[in-house]
Amino acid sequence: MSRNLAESIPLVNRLFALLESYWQQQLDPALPTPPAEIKAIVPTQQSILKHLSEREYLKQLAPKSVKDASLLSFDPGVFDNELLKLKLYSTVDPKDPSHAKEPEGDIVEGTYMGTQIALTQAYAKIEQTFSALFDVLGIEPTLPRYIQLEEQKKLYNYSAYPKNADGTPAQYPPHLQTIPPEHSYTPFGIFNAIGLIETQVILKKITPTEDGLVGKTKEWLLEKARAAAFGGDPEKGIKIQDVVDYNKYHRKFGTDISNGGNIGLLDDWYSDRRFADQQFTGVNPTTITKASPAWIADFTKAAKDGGYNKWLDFFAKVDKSSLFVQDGSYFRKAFGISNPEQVLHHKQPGSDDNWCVGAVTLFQLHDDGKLHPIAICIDHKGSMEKSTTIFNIRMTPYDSTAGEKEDWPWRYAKTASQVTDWMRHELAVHLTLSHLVEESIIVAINRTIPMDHPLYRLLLPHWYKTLSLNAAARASLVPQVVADIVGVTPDQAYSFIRDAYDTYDFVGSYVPNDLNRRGFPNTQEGLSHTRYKNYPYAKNMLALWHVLRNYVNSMLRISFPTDESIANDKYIQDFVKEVKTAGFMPSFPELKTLDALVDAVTMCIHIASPYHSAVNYLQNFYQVFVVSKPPCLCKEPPTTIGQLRQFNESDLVASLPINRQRQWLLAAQLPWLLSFKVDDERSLLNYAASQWNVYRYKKGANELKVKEASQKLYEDLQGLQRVFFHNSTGMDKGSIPYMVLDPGLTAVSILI
Ligand SMILES: CCCCC/C=C\[C@@H](/C=C\CCCCCCCC(=O)O)OO
Ligand SMILES: [Fe+2]
Repeated sequence: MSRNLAESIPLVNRLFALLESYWQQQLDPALPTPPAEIKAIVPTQQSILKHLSEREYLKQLAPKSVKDASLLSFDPGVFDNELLKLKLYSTVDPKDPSHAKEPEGDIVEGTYMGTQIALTQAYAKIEQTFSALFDVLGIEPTLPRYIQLEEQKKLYNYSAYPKNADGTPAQYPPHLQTIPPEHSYTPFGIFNAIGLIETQVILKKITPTEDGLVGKTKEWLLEKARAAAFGGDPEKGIKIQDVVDYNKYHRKFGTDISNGGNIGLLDDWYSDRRFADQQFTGVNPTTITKASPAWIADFTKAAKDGGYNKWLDFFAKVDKSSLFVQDGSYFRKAFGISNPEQVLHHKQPGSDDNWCVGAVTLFQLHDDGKLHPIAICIDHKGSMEKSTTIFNIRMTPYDSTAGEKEDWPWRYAKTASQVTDWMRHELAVHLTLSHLVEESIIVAINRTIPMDHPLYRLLLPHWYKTLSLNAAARASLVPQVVADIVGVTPDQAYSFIRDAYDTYDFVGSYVPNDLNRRGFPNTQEGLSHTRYKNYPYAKNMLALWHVLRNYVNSMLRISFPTDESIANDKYIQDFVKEVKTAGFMPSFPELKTLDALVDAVTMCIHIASPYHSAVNYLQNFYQVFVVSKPPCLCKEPPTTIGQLRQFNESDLVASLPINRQRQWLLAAQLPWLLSFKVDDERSLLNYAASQWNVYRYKKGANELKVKEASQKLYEDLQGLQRVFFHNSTGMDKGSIPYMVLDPGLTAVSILI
């Protein structure tokens, strides 16, 4: 049976009301008050998981009032959410949105924006209903049915690594060979349907031939593309200010935590201050590291060779411990290139020439917390002598900003540094060290640990959607998007991803260890110094680490009271072996004590939740304004300081994808699609709330311990919301707020 949209919506609303009233009935006012914001229940009881058929599972969880209704018979015509979303999409008013401005004040009905927003809200509500319903029906369950370990092992297989069966190098780090049905979500189940359709149209090189839906989309996309790219060329006088003005009035509507804002809206987006701030609160706040004596010596020599005498004096006097670097000098090696002087260049068939650089950027962190860029080696070719290094005219953050806007050589160098960070952030930090490392652990656990094991149960909620999403990244994102917009060949990009995986230090990446190895204090007391007032990422992450670790400790103690119980647990020991060998992660620790186990499990949650959220959900804010952080350079980089010193605005414009429709759209569209704010019910805070709620009725001794641990987790996370607000407002005046790690905004898993 098929139904049209008009028939489906009342039905969906009815279901939604039934579900809602059911959960309301479940709340017993005599018991401790549950957190008001509960939106979903995470059923973690083993009794539900184990040995239940879908139908029995349904009976246990389905709303009482629905049980008798005929609604429970599954009707694909009604419940095909892909179809429904497509139908919703087709109702979008195809009026040209490319000139639409961000609505001021209330949403105006009848406008494109009004329609889009109202539609998105309606869609969100329906999707929520459907995901709850699908969960209950066991069609797209968030929890898999119980499967014996032997069966699990057959379902979860690692891909071959480092070589494929035919001897060719594997493209990606060890990952899941084929996704088991329980973890399989279509792209429509992962992404916002409208955003995904737009992305797919752009991927088709904006030349769809289909009539109807795509045809209508094509019209306004083409217009948008023409406007975004200005249709002109740099020589004909395009100015950066044109792009700035365009950005003001042609933004996509807000779906992220910054409500559609982006860095390009700030008058000083290009300034030293905003450039420096991004190292601490941008989309990649994870790699800035204290400068080694070797780097300080190299930059001192570069100052001498370049005739930067003031900077030479500076190095003679400066407190060396105040110097930090962002180091892209390893790029060529990671790309698999043995010649350190090889130009990093890529031309995708049918596309334009792109260049990449491995820049090294030196900063000084002042005692009042201001970070200041000192010098940039725009592309490290094995040594400073063979590379081009430029020093900032502004020696301190307090120097006049009057000439900043027109300092084109320095602005170009900052752009080169941003290109380096785009690559390192997206391909190493985000895709590999978050998405793919977590996947490898998921595969190893599924191959070695039964579903009713405490470790499996504790980690399962943090795997929601990850496997399907990563499969989409491998099949589509890297070959179809990344390949087109970066300045290295696809093979070099794959090598870069494998390098990030192969050099990963699991234990070294525990939050306190990571801060320590990068030269930052790893206690709140140490971080409370004014020097770190603008680095809330460090403070928030450390606080989250301890809160999560306390929770994991309380949970694991219930089943593993002694170190021996861990050392003797065959499953845990098998898992360690599996992840180290088949998962090719030798830095994974031995787990023989409770402390070691608690650390490693905390790390698995940290990667899936706060770490991924930090590097994912600010993509739109910092990248949608492509000129601020482009994925590649569009003109060959200068090879001497003499050339660089001659750079003017048109050189910078020619180096940016301003004149490239497709690259621009892809580079802006993906960050937008991937920054969709997490649904409330998938936040870390709501996870804690729902877990607490499930256990608050339980009477068994161990269940009470789970209830207490969950309640404490919830209360601690709520406390952190206040602390993080304080950390954000404690930054220098005018700083971009840093709230991405608020537990109500942090996703419980890698789900986008
Ligand atoms: C612009 C580069 C962004 C790199 C992001 C890294 C990780 C990413 C992982 C998965 C995203 C998959 C996107 C697939 C798009 C599919 C389009 C289609 O199906 O046709 O994380 O957020
Ligand atoms: Fe992501």
